[in-house]
Amino acid sequence: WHEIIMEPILDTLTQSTRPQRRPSQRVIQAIDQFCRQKEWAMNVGDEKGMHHVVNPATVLELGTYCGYSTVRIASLLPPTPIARQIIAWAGLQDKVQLVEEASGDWIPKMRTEFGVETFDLVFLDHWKDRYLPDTKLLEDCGLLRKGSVLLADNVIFPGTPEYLEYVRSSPQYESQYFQSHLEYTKVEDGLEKSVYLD
Ligand SMILES: O=c1[nH]cnc2c(O)c(F)c(-c3ccc(F)cc3)c(-c3ccc(F)cc3)c12
Ligand SMILES: [Mg+2]
Repeated sequence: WHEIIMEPILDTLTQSTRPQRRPSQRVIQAIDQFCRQKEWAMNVGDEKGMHHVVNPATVLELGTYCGYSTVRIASLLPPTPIARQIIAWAGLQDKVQLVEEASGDWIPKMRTEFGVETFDLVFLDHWKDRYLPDTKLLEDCGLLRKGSVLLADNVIFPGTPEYLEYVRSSPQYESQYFQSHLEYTKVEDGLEKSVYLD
């Protein structure tokens, strides 16, 4: 019954609005107009609305119905990070899980939160002083397997001496340096590829 009621709401939307690339009230206004003038539907509506909350970041909605309040609430959320928009623009949003938290906090939660067993590849390109502690954390959390590849950027410039010393001296890694240049410059830099031998 619900799907039958909701179909005309979707139809009126696709006929009267375009897909919105930015958060916009146009979809909500169109649904409210349809439900006021054509067919009542059990949306929270524009009078009760969603005016009583400000700047939520993490939201649980129980009962989505046609998505009306989902749209109202989601338009209150902080703007989508540029990285997420670029990943979506490349059509890869279904393959990427973007985590906006400190690596040291999330590596121990990878298995429970995302069901990760082990990583085949870890690309280290964040804060240089986190390369070594995060590598040890990955080892301690059992997130590396025989053959896992660590690929580290900026090992020469700005440079990660402690990390380089570790992966090059540890019997647990087979390490190789690929000399190159700092992106778009003539300054020397390179990538260190380290295979975990377990
Ligand atoms: O921080 C980074 N993470 C990952 N990759 C980086 C990278 O590939 C870089 F080329 C640089 C870089 C190096 C030289 C420079 F002049 C400007 C930026 C940085 C970097 C270093 C120090 C900062 F204060 C800010 C940015 C990074
Ligand atoms: Mg880099």
